[in-house]
Amino acid sequence: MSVEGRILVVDDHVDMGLMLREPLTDAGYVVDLATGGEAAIRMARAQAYDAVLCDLRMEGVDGLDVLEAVRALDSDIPVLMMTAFGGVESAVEAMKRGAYHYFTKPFRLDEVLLFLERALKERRLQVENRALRRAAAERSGLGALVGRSAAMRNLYELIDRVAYAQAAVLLRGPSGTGKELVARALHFQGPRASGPFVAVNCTALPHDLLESELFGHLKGAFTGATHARRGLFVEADGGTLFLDEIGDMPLELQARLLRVLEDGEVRAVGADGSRTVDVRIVAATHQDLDARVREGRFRADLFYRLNVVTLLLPPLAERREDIPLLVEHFTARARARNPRSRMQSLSPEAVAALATLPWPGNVRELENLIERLAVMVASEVVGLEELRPHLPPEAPEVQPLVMAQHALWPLRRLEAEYIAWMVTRCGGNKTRAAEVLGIDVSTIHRRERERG
Ligand SMILES: Nc1ncnc2c1ncn2[C@@H]1O[C@H](COP(=O)(O)OP(=O)(O)OP(=O)(O)O)[C@@H](O)[C@H]1O
Repeated sequence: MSVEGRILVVDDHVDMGLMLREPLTDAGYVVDLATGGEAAIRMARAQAYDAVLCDLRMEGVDGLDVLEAVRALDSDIPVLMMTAFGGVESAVEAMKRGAYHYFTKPFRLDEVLLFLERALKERRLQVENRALRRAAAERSGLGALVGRSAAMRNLYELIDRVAYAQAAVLLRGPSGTGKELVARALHFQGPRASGPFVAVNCTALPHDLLESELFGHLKGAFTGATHARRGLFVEADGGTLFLDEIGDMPLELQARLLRVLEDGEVRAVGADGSRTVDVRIVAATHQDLDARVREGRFRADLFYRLNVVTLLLPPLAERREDIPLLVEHFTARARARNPRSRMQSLSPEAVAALATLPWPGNVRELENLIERLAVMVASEVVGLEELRPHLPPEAPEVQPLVMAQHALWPLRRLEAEYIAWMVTRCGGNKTRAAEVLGIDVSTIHRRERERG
């Protein structure tokens, strides 16, 4: 009996793929065919596969390239190679680079089925293991990401896929969207969970200090270096180094970072020799790194190296449906931190009002607001009237009438009404209304159509 799974079969000869498809489908697998390595990599990026069966020798992007790309996405995906007679050397190379098994052509189908089934069973165990680790990480309060919107669910799935890979990860998204939390989740859900998680903000230190902070220095390496320092790369050995605001890293340090990523070796300031470290890099930025590359302020080679796996964190205004859940989460947290607070919850009207604000500071801004309410408000249930004085000054005025009368409307309807009200308030100028609300003008058009 076979284990169910979705398999990607890669061969630049269509007939070979077709020949494999039937028996694999009969055995209960869902099979996708890719003709050539390039198509395979594109498909693996777009769709999660449970296993990949790949020809080794292909024109252009070959089997080893596919292996590398798939393992960069998720190092647990078993990749089984097929090689022509005489291609054993490259098959051995593939095994060294993490292939699960190789078959020499002509191979027996029952052999392929047997190994595939075994690989998938092992993968299923690994997936279960990850789920256990995630549950443990959440219990310990680490990586506790809140949100059930489609955007967040997509993010969780990507975190799951990427946590086990070795490749560097780039987190992109505006300030306060949870990039550090995601970096922690990647660490604590992956195989490095028992190793160190070290975070550094690249803007927090002047250039030379950042250099010795990251790479370490010998005693006397420069004036004032009265003690040797190991540096954060060495401290993060066996774990993850989170480089926040990587866009602001000085060019000279970017070159050094690239070298560490390429050969896994760091050299302390003032040292002759280097030492090997095993560190996974997770970098984050709220800036447009492509633009910084164009301006010559960020190295293109480092960008490509970091950009292999990129996770995009959506602004809070694009996942407003998570706001009620976040309010609940932060209320519980604020209460725990402020035991004397009387606040128990926010009224539905207050939550509905929060769900319509633009939130330029994203989740952090919402979290700070709830914390402020916990300290300042004296009642158990915070209503609209108590909320209003604490809203950020740039926030558009909340229209209490609409909110109070229609608090039982679905959030989407409420949002549409609020948008319509804001458009009127901006004299019919939708671009301006979109700006004030912190949303795209196309969202206004969409909501208008929905509202009819
Ligand atoms: N999805 C989420 N669930 C729960 N808390 C969140 C979530 N996203 C962000 N937070 C909280 O919001 C605050 C800001 O998050 P974090 O520091 O991870 O953001 P960031 O994107 O790294 O910001 P910056 O770019 O300014 O460094 C943190 O206190 C974090 O706990």
